[in-house]
Amino acid sequence: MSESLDPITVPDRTVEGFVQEFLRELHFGQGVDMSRASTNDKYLALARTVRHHLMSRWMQTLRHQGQVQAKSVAYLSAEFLLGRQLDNALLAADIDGIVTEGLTSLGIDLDDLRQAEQEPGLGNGGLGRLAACFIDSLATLSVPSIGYGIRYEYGIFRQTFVDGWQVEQPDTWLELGSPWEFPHPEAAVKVNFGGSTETYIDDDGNARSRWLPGWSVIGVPYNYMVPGYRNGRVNTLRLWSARAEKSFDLQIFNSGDYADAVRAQTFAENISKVLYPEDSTPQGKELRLQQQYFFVACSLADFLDNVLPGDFDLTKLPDRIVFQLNDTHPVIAIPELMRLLVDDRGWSWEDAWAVTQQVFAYTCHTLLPEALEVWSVDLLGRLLPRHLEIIYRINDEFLAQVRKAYPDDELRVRRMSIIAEFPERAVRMAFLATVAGAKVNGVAELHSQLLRDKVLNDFSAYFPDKFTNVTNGVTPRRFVRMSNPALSGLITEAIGEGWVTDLGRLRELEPLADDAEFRRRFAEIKRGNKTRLVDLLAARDGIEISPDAMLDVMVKRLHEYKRQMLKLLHVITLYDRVTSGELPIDQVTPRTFAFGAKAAPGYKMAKQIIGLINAVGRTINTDPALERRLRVAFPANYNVTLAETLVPAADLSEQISLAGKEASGTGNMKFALNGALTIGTDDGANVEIRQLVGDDHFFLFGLTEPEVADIVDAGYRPSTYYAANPTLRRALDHIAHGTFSGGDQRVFEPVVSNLLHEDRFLVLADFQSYIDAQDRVEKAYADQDGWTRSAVLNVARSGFFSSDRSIKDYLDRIWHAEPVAPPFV
Ligand SMILES: [N-]=[N+]=N[C@]1([C@H](N)O)O[C@H](CO)[C@@H](O)[C@H](O)[C@H]1O
Repeated sequence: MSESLDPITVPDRTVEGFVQEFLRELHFGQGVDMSRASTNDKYLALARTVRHHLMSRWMQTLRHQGQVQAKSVAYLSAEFLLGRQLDNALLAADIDGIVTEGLTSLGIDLDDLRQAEQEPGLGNGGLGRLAACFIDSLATLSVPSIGYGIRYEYGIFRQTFVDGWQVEQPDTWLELGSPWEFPHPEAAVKVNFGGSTETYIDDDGNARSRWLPGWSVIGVPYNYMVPGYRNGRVNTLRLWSARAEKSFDLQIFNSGDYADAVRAQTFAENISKVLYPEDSTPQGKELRLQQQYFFVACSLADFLDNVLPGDFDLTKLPDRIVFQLNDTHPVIAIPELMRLLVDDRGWSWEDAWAVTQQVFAYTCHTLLPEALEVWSVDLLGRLLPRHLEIIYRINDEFLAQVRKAYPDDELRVRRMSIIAEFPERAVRMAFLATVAGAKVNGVAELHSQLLRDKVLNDFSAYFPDKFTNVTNGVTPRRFVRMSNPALSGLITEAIGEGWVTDLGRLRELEPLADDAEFRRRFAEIKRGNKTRLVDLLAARDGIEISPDAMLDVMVKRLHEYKRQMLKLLHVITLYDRVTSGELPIDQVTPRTFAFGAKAAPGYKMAKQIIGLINAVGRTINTDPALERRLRVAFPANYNVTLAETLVPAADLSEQISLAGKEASGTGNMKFALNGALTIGTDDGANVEIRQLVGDDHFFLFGLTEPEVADIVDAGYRPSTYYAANPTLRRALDHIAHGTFSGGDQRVFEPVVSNLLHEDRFLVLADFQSYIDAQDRVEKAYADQDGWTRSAVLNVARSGFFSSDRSIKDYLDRIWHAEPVAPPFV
């Protein structure tokens, strides 16, 4: 059927039009009428109605893309931490006004329906959320692009606290329906695993190798709309779900072995069953490698077979696509493309390698050696024998070149080999990505420098032009416009609404920092956001805090390098100062310490620290001597949705990782953009935040990365800091002596002894500098108007941290692709 016969209708953008559409969806979509509709029925009907307003743009974007065949970006990521979709769709479609009015006319509160949406927690933390911000910016900048990932049946676990201890519950996000996805079983892809390889002579007499797979599964794509901000473009996010080729074996069933009849299905489904809940601590499990290869194989096959026109000349692939590898998780795509070109399409190795080297780019997100994935050759050889062969050949040819460049330097050759020999023979995925990728980037200036100087220094010496930096960013649509409507209103009133897609324009707010009335309204909005948080925490978690206290926030995954323990030692020090009588309670600045943090279920120390934070919180929150001036709030299950209320309410943003450990951080950017001041080390993107907002508006403390390196090289002995600093000693002794555990000295002993005897992330070494910085915070906060002025300047000077700017940097430095004007506006 020709396109002209398939006119794409755009729904009527009026209140009446919306109400009609909504009721139609309720009746014909949900099969209920208003009198019997549940909140979930109404939410699902609303979601589908809102989809209609984006559908025509989506289809025209796809058509247009098919016509222009412009160079595109495929963002390969094992994680996409999308957050709730409803409000983002309302914002992008610019219909939040008519929807609110329409629902009100039906006696429905939009906020009730908002709460019905389950957040798709398809990611662990920063890396997953960055991917979500990036696809939002790609669409808003009108860049032809597609996100490829995994549709986990269960996302990041739901965190609950039992007696203060983390207990994980499965994330049943699909349970009540998933209105934002479109399954396309007809575009399913078969993915092979296992088996062996064999060599043979092809028709031209060349010796070739081919894969004889052992088993296979089917990948079913689920498409999600990725709407640009009111620009007519809707890109696609394609998430793959695994199922068995033969989901049910009737013969086996008829033989009475019912369980066996569905064994294949259960086995296959496991591949996309659940997200691995580790952030920066990969476990190297076989199922994880199956997941990585599964979505990569589906995505490459989909792009080459379904997205590209049938007659596309693949030697021109570099002009048509760049596959951005989000960390090492999708790096198996490199040997997969070689296999598709050499084995399936009969190309020569040289021609295939020439193309492969141009179409991949790799983003590294960490500095922790243990976070750089390696796969044992045993496991790879068993699961993907042909890919291992291809990796061996890539490595052999690479090392031959290295030997040419550095004759008689076998140590360097061994250091640079993609195959590690120790502690076991394993493939270093970051090295494979660096050898094959056209570009390698870090995610903040300091991080990229440390990649060049330390983590990948041999490679930056060998490939000097390959290394670059793209500092992370966050989407201003979700993290300012949507989650902080009051501040957005004030900004738009002051400088117009262009900032939503051109965040650098926040600079125009700078003069208003000196405008008392503007400051008054800014402070009023911050207090309003605090009140919103107070109400949410009371309803959601039964936590009581005051909107009049300073809100000091530390929300991020629980990891020792992020140093939640340093924050806790400050809380305990304040507690000790008051309870010891050193500091009269009425001289204490009312402060709420808000924490949000999930620990990987297998990360014992992280779970201990969560237990300790809750124990300290319980003691402080129930101690009458503190007169509720100090409060600890640790709502469970920190996620994107909670962040959307927490971040706009914050006064102080805790970014206190050990210098040289946090690649970038992105929470730090969200807080600065919402008018919180940062207390932080010179680590990751903190350095660039401080440089832009100014030293007067940032509380810097702690050792720098070079100082850390010197102390560690010289041999760090944490106990000497304990011995030398009575304040530190008192704080640690409180934990050791059971102040927060009813006198039980064993329960948190591992935390204390780790700090005293190992303290890998120099908590004790940075303690005093941190406490001094916190005293500066207290003094600064006493001058509320001065604080507000700094907060305004933080907002005005943080426009750089838009993910739109990051994407422009990727386009200029790595992708060499252009935005394409949307098909229609
Ligand atoms: N994996 N990983 N890496 C991280 C985060 N943990 O997800 O990626 C984030 C996104 O690049 C960074 O901001 C953060 O510093 C880094 O630790």
